[in-house]
Amino acid sequence: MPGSVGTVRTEYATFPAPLTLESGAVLAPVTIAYETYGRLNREKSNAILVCHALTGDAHAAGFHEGETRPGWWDGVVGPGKAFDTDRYYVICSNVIGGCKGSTGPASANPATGRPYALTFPVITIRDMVRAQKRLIEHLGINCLAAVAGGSMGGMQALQWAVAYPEAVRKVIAIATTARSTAQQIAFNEVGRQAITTDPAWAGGDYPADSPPVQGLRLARMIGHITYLSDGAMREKFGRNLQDRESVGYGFATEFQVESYLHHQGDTFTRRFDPNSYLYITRALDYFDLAVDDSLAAGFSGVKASFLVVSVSSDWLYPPYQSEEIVNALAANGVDVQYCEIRSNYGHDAFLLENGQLNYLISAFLDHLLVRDVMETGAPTIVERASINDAARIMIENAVNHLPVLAERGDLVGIVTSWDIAKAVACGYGSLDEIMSRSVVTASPDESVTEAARRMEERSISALPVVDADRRVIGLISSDAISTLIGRCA
Ligand SMILES: CC(=O)SCCNC(=O)CCNC(=O)[C@H](O)C(C)(C)COP(=O)(O)OP(=O)(O)OC[C@H]1O[C@@H](n2cnc3c(N)ncnc32)[C@H](O)[C@@H]1OP(=O)(O)O
Ligand SMILES: N[C@@H](CCO)C(=O)O
Repeated sequence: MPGSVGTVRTEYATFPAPLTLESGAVLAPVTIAYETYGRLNREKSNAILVCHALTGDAHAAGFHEGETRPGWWDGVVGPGKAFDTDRYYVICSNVIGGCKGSTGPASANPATGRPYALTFPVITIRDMVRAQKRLIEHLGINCLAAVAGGSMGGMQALQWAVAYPEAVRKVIAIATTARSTAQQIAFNEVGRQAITTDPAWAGGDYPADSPPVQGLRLARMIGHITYLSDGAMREKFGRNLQDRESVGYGFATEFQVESYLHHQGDTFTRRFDPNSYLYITRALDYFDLAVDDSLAAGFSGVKASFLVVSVSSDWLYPPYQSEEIVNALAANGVDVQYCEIRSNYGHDAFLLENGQLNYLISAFLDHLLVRDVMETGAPTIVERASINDAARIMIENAVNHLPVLAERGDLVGIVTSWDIAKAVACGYGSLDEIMSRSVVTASPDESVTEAARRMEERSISALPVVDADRRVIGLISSDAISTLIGRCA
């Protein structure tokens, strides 16, 4: 039965080293607010980063002490859910430029002791991801099992695959784009104008207790319309009137939809900083993964597998933009799956369609390839080495299997700790006498289930993973498979 991660709290990591931004500006120190759910395994191979959208925060799942509303992606993060915290260590952090604990325009500028306000440097999606990379390293993780997100979260996930191809195995990008369009920039600009033309904005130097609420409220009302579909609005409100029987022939709030938008705008002003809204929407505008106007070129170095999901009624990030991502990835021969979910909710469906999302995401995450779980950098030994050398390497590296390589580097055999014991007992003198020459191997692109079946059939606890030239690129062990596939709880 899917459950909740329970009570959680936000943590903070501060990095004193300067972060050089895409603009060339430098930010220091950088604090990142984050939450984690589940347990990091011994191999540190089960970490998934989930990235929030425009106005989200680090609180993706569970409940903060004393609160009744769960985190923003609680429907898909938790025990038994798509981001199954019985199996994965899920991390969510607030973006830099935000206002939920990470360094942003409302943070104190160390040079003045006053809020940065507009002296805060302009940040990009790439900068947000660079800051997240620091956090991931700080948590001791070299490679993420997956990065996922919707809307701006999806942009960060794509950016991760491009900026750090070796550090992410799977990407889940929902209701998003690889480059902002004129229409998206246009809506962002209207929101920013609403804020900056509010006299209370004061050039960005408003007091913390007197922000430009009217401008921010209006920005959110405009934004919120774009997060819903025409059908969703019709279904929710139709032409219904709010607390009245007939129209009043005036400009008071008469329709339910007006009242709803006012409510959404008002609620937002209690949880968001207007300057952060300016900075983050600017980061959205600048987002463009194309190189020389080619998205295929932009994705040329990626190594991850992708799940791209669009929403049928999303007119802000329409499905054609997801298809562009899919085509650009396919042009690079990248493993990519695409699905358009049927939903009337509009763009915000990525926060609401838990049934479809749980199904799609779990199927994608469960499909593990050998490359997802293999251990790289495992020790090997050359054919002409001695049995003593083999025993020493095994003890020093705490391993029971040593692939044996020819001078050319290709795999010619395997020696196990059992073979060493046999050599001692029977007095064998050379590696050649004890190693197995017919080695059962795995391919990086076969499914883990296949490799595991072969290991079970042959009673073997580890297989060397070889490329087309029989060069050893890793080792897959039954321990690693059971840690990742088996439930830890
Ligand atoms: C994505 C991230 O990374 S995090 C950021 C995501 N979070 C947000 O965007 C928060 C604001 N957005 C929303 O609330 C979004 O609509 C959703 C998608 C998250 C929630 O959608 P739904 O569950 O369908 O909620 P809905 O849009 O109907 O809004 C419900 C609210 O409107 C209020 N409301 C409904 N009808 C009316 C009305 N006629 N007049 C006034 N208020 C109304 C409800 O009372 C409720 O208020 P509350 O949220 O203060 O309790
Ligand atoms: N409603 C969400 C999605 C915006 O893309 C948010 O406010 O972050």
